This record gives sequence, structure tokens and C-alpha cells, in this order.
Amino acid sequence: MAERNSEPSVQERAGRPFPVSWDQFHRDCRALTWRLNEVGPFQAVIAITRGGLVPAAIVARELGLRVIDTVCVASYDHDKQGDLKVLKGISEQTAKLGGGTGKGLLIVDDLVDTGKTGRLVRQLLPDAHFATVYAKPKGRPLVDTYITEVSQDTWIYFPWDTALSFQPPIRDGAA
Ligand SMILES: O=P(O)(O)OC[C@H]1O[C@H](OP(=O)(O)OP(=O)(O)O)[C@H](O)[C@@H]1O
Ligand SMILES: O=c1[nH]c(=O)c2nc[nH]c2[nH]1
Ligand SMILES: [Mg+2]
Repeated sequence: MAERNSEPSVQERAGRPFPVSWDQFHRDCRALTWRLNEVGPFQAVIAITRGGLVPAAIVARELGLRVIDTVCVASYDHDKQGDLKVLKGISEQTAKLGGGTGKGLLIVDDLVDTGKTGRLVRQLLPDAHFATVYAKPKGRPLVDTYITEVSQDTWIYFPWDTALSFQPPIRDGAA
């Protein structure tokens, strides 16, 4: 849509790049699990797709959990935020584990930004524990446990969305 293309994207508004390597992400997920280990036990992990799948796998491994479900949502088309769509909810079996309200369930996502996604999932499972690896200020109040806060004008580049590339020297104007 031409109208949408003329507006600055969320990423363009978020001026500061924050690239995260696989190593860093793994370390941050392990740090998150240390905190979650104090809060549990949990019956199951629910990943908010797609970004939550990677931290959910790491957290589930560290907590010894083997029941993993998904809430499939879509809101950003790359870096443009559109209407939030729930493409799939949790299974009946997982819902039963959480007594219908999500008690004892652990929801995992890679980050909260505006909090739109988190708010929706919290409405579906109000008693679940919601954990993210990164949090921006607008979304932070929705999260029960997170590891690193970044400013609202930061754009996080996850390792599954990026590849190594040449960077000009800082002296020549690199960010
Ligand atoms: O707090 P919000 O402003 O809602 O933004 C956070 C959400 O945005 C990203 O997902 P996205 O919708 O881009 O889908 P993806 O996980 O499939 O990349 C991210 O993984 C979070 O789920
Ligand atoms: O890769 C991403 N980085 C971000 O900072 C972000 N915020 C919302 N959605 C996002 N996706
Ligand atoms: Mg996501």
C-alpha cells in the first residue's frame, strides 16, 4: 500500500540498532532461565511464534520441560506493524493443564516492544507467567520476567533475521 510505504517504519523510528549474535542470545536465554527457575515450576511452555520459538526451545531444555505449545500471531510485516491476528491458539490439552486461565504455564517471546502482542496473549491466558528475553519500556509492564531492557528507539536485530556483512569503519560514519 502506497500510503503505508510513505510512513516511516517502526524500524526507521527506532534509530539505534542493537544486533544480537547467536552466542549472546543463548547466554541471555540461559540468564532468563536462571530467573524462571526461581519462579516455577511450570507445566508447559507456550511460545509466541515465530520469535518466541527460539528462546522457548532453550528455556524448555534448561527447565527440563517437554510440553511445548504455540500461540501463533502475526503483527509485523518485517518492520511495519499491522493489525494483530491470532492464527492459532493453544491446544485443548495445554489449556486443561493451565486450568483454563494459564495457571502454571510459561509464555515465552523474544521481546516486548509496544506490548500489543503481549497484551493479547495475556488476555488469552491471564494467570500464565509471561517471560521475554528483551523488553522496551512501553511493553515492559506486561512482562513478569525479562533479562535486558533496551530503549524504545532501539531496534533489536535477531540472529535468525541477519547475516554477517561488511561495516564501514566508525570514522567513516558507521553507526
Ligand atoms: O510488543 P509488540 O509491539 O507487539 O512487538 C513484539 C512482537 O513483535 C515481534 O513479532 P512479529 O509480530 O514481528 O512476528 P515474528 O515473531 O513472527 O517475527 C516479536 O517477536 C514480538 O512477538
Ligand atoms: O526484530 C525485531 N526487532 C525489534 O526490535 C522489534 N520490535 C517489534 N518487533 C521487532 N522485531
Ligand atoms: Mg513475535
